Amino acid sequence: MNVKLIGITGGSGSGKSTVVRKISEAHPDSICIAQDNYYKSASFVNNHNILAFNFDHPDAFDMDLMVENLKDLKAGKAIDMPQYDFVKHQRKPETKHIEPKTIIIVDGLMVLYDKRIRDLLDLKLFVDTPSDIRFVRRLQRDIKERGRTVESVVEQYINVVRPGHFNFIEPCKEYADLIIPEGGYNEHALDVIIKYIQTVANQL
Ligand SMILES: Nc1ncnc2c1ncn2[C@@H]1O[C@H](COP(=O)(O)OP(=O)(O)O)[C@@H](O)[C@H]1O
Ligand SMILES: O=c1ccn([C@@H]2O[C@H](COP(=O)(O)O)[C@@H](O)[C@H]2O)c(=O)[nH]1
Repeated sequence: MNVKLIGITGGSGSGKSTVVRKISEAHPDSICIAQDNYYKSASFVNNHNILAFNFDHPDAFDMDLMVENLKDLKAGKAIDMPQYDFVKHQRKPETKHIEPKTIIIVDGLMVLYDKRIRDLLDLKLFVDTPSDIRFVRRLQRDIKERGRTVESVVEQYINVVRPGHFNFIEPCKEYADLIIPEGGYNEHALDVIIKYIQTVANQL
């Protein structure tokens, strides 16, 4: 089975998931592997001790399992992908069975950081969105969807999200084949990427 892996990275709130959703809508036969699913459990964390675990460091992820799963998919083997609960900050008991497909979209904060993942990717994209916009999006999303308070989002952003972005995410721009300004609503960039993936898919 000839498989192509497309990696999408960028800061928190940059629009990665939105880009993934639009690509998958255009290519319904693709599968999406979100690095968020590979977070290590930190169930002791809550809004009052949000700095007790650094979710914006490469060590926060089970990279070994993610690499193993991606290698299996690339080799045409099915996987059981972990699932993550952002409200409880822990891995869910259930997994999701994923059958291999020819187009695999991989997204996450650190997908270009880990060389083993980088080396598996056939196309590397970086979603580039200014930090003030990312912060506002994240504040709204975390309160609405992730059970967070304004205070905990601000405390986490200042102390770990912002430094983590500059230490681990922004430097990975140099590995990207393409940089997408503003993410999921950049129709022109998405048009080009979707057409490229279609061309690649037709050759498989
Ligand atoms: N270009 C955009 N303009 C306005 N809002 C956007 C845009 N891209 C994403 N969003 C919104 O911002 C929030 C974060 O986007 P998301 O795609 O989840 O980012 P990420 O996966 O990088 O954290 C979501 O609520 C999404 O609907
Ligand atoms: O249990 C958790 C796990 C992660 N986070 C924060 O989420 C973002 C990553 O999610 P995006 O969808 O890419 O924004 C990361 O910056 C972590 O700080 C969390 O708060 N709790």
